[in-house]
Amino acid sequence: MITVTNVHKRFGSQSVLSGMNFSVGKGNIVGLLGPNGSGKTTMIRLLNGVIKPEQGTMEINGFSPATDGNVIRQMSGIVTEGAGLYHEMSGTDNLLFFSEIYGVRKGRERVDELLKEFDLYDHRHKKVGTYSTGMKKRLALAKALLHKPKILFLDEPTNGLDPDGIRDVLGYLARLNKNEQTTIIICSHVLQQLEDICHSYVFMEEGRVLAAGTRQQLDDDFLTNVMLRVETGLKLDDTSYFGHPVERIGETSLLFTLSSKGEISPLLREILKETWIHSTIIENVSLESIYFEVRRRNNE
Ligand SMILES: Nc1ncnc2c1ncn2[C@@H]1O[C@H](COP(=O)(O)OP(=O)(O)OP(=O)(O)O)[C@@H](O)[C@H]1O
Repeated sequence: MITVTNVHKRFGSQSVLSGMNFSVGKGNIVGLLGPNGSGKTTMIRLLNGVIKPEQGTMEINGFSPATDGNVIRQMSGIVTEGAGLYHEMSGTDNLLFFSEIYGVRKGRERVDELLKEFDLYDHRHKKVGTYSTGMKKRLALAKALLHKPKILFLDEPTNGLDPDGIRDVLGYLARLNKNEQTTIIICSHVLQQLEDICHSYVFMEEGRVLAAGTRQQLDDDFLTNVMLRVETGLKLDDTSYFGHPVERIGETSLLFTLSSKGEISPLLREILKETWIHSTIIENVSLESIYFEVRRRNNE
């Protein structure tokens, strides 16, 4: 549904994207992840047709952002850092104003619906300049959703939010994706937040894709060692057990190094022949640990 092929973008003499390739399936939530300055915002702006690439092609539902920007913007919503809200106007007036620009039918109904959905209805008459960061973020999301877009581009949607605010926004996005099958591309450099909601990930660095795939694919490709902590009564008299390196990290706590998840069950069965197991946990399965492994290999 969205494909990006060999896209290059430069600003003046600075090359910002140098051969971006990735695709996003319809109805998926994709995390575009990378350090500051890696080109995430630039990629979003290219996809939204606001700027054009020097080289490469992009396709969204059969349209090209470079030539059919207006069509793309009708089918998509975008939330960027600035959000483009009018601080001197109330929440309601901001949304009414944009609903007219977007030609939203039954604009007032839609505005009220979104204000309620984003918990802003009680504050609808206050000037946006007096809103908290969280309220502004939620209003920016509401604005992007006025015309019920099929695709949503979000640039750091949780920046500046407290834990409750982050949970609310991510929860809303997950519901939106589930109920409306909205395709969502989220740029972020906060990996932990995206673990639960993305179907797949694109890891970027310096304007290139270092790795991309679903969590399962990334685990298979980059999780070479599984660090398994086991709470057990097992006595050790060696630095390996059942062929796996192991180290004692507590009175009843052992840390096994396995080469794949497939080795977990046989190991646990072996231990259970001898003694009890109370719990097991894979220590290095966070998205962050995969990200660091991707970057480590790239720098090798
Ligand atoms: N309009 C522009 N003119 C000149 N340089 C730009 C422009 N937009 C972006 N850049 C440069 O392109 C590089 C990538 O910026 P971009 O905002 O795409 O990165 P990012 O991954 O979104 O970073 P961040 O996580 O900090 O938002 C940066 O070095 C930035 O200074």
